[in-house]
Amino acid sequence: MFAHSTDAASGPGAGPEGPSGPMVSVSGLDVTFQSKDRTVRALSDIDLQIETGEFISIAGPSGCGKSTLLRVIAGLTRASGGHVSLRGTPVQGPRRDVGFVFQRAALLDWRNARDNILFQAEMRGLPKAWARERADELIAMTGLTGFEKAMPFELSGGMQQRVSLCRALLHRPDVLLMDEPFGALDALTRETMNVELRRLWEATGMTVVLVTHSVAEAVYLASRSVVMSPRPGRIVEQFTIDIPGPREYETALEHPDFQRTAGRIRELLGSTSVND
Ligand SMILES: Nc1ncnc2c1ncn2[C@@H]1O[C@H](COP(=O)(O)OP(=O)(O)OP(=O)(O)O)[C@@H](O)[C@H]1O
Repeated sequence: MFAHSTDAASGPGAGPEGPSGPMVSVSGLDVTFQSKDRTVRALSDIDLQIETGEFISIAGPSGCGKSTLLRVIAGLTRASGGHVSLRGTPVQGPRRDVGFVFQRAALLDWRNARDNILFQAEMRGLPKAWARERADELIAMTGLTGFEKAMPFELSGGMQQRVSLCRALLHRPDVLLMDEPFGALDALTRETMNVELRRLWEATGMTVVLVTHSVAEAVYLASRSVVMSPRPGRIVEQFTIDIPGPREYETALEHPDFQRTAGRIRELLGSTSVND
């Protein structure tokens, strides 16, 4: 289980105090993919301001551009129009100040859990001693203690995602971007991971943007939930989720705000492509 730790968002790699503006600013964003025989307009006129410490969930029909939005924020996909900035600086290429967790953990088969986490430090040329200390801190926070030397094939799907989360957080990114991170897990493990991620966020106050197909996950985890239209994706509605923390899973799901918001999101999505 993810342990509480108040210093996880601070320390040697953390940025200065906090930006004066939003942590992430997206305005008038358009993304069109052009290939030889096809033009796909993925995103249209997206405006989204994300403050430091917010937990934003993004829900929307399949193919509406959710992953594209995350990739543009990370600088992995170029905007066709509009502006995106992170901590006040324009995103013009891959950003080092984000952490990314994908649906598949994508661990290196030949490295144990700890060495997979440390791979992030090697890629970035971070000081070895600092990285080892940080990795151990994250291993403890995510309940991986005792599994440091386990190889990926020896880890359950949930544990592999914990390793992937540790790897994404190693360099103390300003923003954690998560693209359907629990989509491949069974329902029970997914619920456990939800509870643990929520605790981690409550303890650290990190800024998170999570793409999910699960309405329950979108509402339980987030402080604000963004709903997108079918492609080209636009933001159709946003919900501030006022269920107070710490959120116990069952209590939160029965909370009138949860039920109201989840019901409205389901209505907006109006689609069987949403898991729950
Ligand atoms: N690199 C690319 N080149 C061409 N088209 C792309 C590229 N990346 C995404 N697309 C197209 O852009 C649209 C949006 O894709 P994206 O993966 O962002 O949607 P999504 O909402 O994350 O989908 P899903 O929920 O199914 O994962 C899709 O039609 C997809 O085919």
